[in-house]
Amino acid sequence: MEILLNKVTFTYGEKKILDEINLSVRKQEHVGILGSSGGGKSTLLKIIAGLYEITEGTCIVSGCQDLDSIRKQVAVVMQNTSLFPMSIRDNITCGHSMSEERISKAVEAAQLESWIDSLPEGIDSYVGERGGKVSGGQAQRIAIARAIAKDAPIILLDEPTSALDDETAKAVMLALENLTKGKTVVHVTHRVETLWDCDCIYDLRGGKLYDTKSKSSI
Ligand SMILES: Nc1ncnc2c1ncn2[C@@H]1O[C@H](COP(=O)(O)OP(=O)(O)OP(=O)(O)O)[C@@H](O)[C@H]1O
Repeated sequence: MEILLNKVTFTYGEKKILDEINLSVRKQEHVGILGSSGGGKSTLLKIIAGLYEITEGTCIVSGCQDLDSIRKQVAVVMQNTSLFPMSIRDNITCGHSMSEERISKAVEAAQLESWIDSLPEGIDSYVGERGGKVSGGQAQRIAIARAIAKDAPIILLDEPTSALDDETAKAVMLALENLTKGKTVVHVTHRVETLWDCDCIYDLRGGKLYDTKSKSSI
């Protein structure tokens, strides 16, 4: 199993958000997790991303249990990406040294090429404070390019298109398809229609995770 959660419980202070969650995800499997707002979807994703220490249970990601090692195995695309006040290039590489070829491939797969080519300073253009000089769709595609360039085996998605209009969401979906191909994916959302390419879908309710068996049963 690439991701294995065994009786994972998580509390913020006194408030129990996740209650003995079990989840197994095989290599290259695409898993969707549906849930209403405030149900703990983002919290669950952050645990799998190695961002939170769990209260009880075990979380094993690519055979690792320590948070630093887990973080190396995953790439995350969230709902609202906050970009660093740096160039597009630095936002993609996050300061890691990478070949030009690797960066160009990520730019192309994230559907950013024609926009970047139209900028006077190209990939070295500054994105502004908190990404203020780029649109929401461009910011999401930069985040996707960052995830592609990282080339982690596990991709974690948290409503990556929900803040975008339909037209922009379509372009971002193409970029997401390129990102997730051949990878292990966990995608959390409250919209079942965004989980069309998942092998299976779970339902997160009242801190518990339920197997929905098939997409048609939702
Ligand atoms: N850092 C935090 N400290 C305390 N409580 C938090 C924190 N982050 C989230 N919560 C609470 O935990 C619960 C679950 O939040 P979470 O963001 O995981 O839900 P979600 O299902 O992703 O919601 P949404 O779809 O609205 O993003 C909510 O009640 C939220 O208010």
